[in-house]
Amino acid sequence: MTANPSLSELANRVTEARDRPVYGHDALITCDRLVRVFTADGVEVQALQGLDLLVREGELMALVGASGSGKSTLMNILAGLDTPTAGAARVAGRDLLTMTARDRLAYRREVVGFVWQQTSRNLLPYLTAAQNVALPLQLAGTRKGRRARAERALELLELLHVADCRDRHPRELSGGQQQRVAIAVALAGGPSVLLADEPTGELDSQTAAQIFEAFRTANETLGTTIVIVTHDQAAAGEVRRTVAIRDGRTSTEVLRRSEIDATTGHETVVAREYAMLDRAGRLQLPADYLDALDMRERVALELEADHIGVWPDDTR
Ligand SMILES: Nc1ncnc2c1ncn2[C@@H]1O[C@H](COP(=O)(O)OP(=O)(O)OP(=O)(O)O)[C@@H](O)[C@H]1O
Repeated sequence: MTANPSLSELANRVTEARDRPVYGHDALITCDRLVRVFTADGVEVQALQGLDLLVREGELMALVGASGSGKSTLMNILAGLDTPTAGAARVAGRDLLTMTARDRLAYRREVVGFVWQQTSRNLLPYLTAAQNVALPLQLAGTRKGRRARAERALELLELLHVADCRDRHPRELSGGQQQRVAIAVALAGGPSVLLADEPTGELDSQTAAQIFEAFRTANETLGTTIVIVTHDQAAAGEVRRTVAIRDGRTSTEVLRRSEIDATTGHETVVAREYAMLDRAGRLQLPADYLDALDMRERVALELEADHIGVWPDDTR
């Protein structure tokens, strides 16, 4: 790039910028500088402070973050239960800011499914497991006939290994069984996206691993895109991509991929942490890195051929 570009260079840049695909054009979920401000007792809380997030179709990913970092706020917006103060949010081509009340209702029925932490919020206590799964099918009206709905409900319960629970009421099921039935309920309407907010919060670690297995099965068999909020670091390790939220913004992400040793044939999962670079070029450096080098207020940058060096301020 030259310091004093000519007129034709400037014109070229404008053309390039115009032809560049818009942010998130190929993503199923796009959050673009998402802001949510709450006002409680005259005090403003900025729960989301310009959050950027892209989730591709068919992904199974986790969101992690400290208490109060904005995870539930984001999930409620993606679920169509809350609206952002500013920014843009699109899911499966629907604009979550401009939807009418009617579109919002259709969105919640057809595009997203949810699994919440409290099992009581997921299942109706007076219906059996099979009836709970058949209900969204009945409401959506896509499967005509009680028998077709009952068959689909049973298929989903079988997929999640809880077919034996079909005639039991939620109170007769263990916490893990309840959550697997809840996943079947959330999948019943054939949503593009399944959102789960702390689905393993009330379960022991072994049962939590089974629930993650159920999410993986749903993702691989039905191709549903799944976003899971979790506090559980071990559970977060069960997915290929974990995005961390800090102070209402996405800060880092861990990507895991399998590597197969050419000689032994053993498969190992290699995890690498990346910092998120927002659209303005802003980077959040991990707090422990900053502490280790006592970096505050400003840093020196150096552009090298294949990396950028970040150095402590040498003028202090
Ligand atoms: N309805 C509300 N009114 C006022 N403040 C709110 C409201 N909902 C959330 N907040 C505030 O917004 C911030 C983010 O909350 P949020 O529930 O999204 O965090 P979280 O990361 O899900 O936390 P946790 O892991 O504890 O559930 C917090 O400071 C919270 O107090």
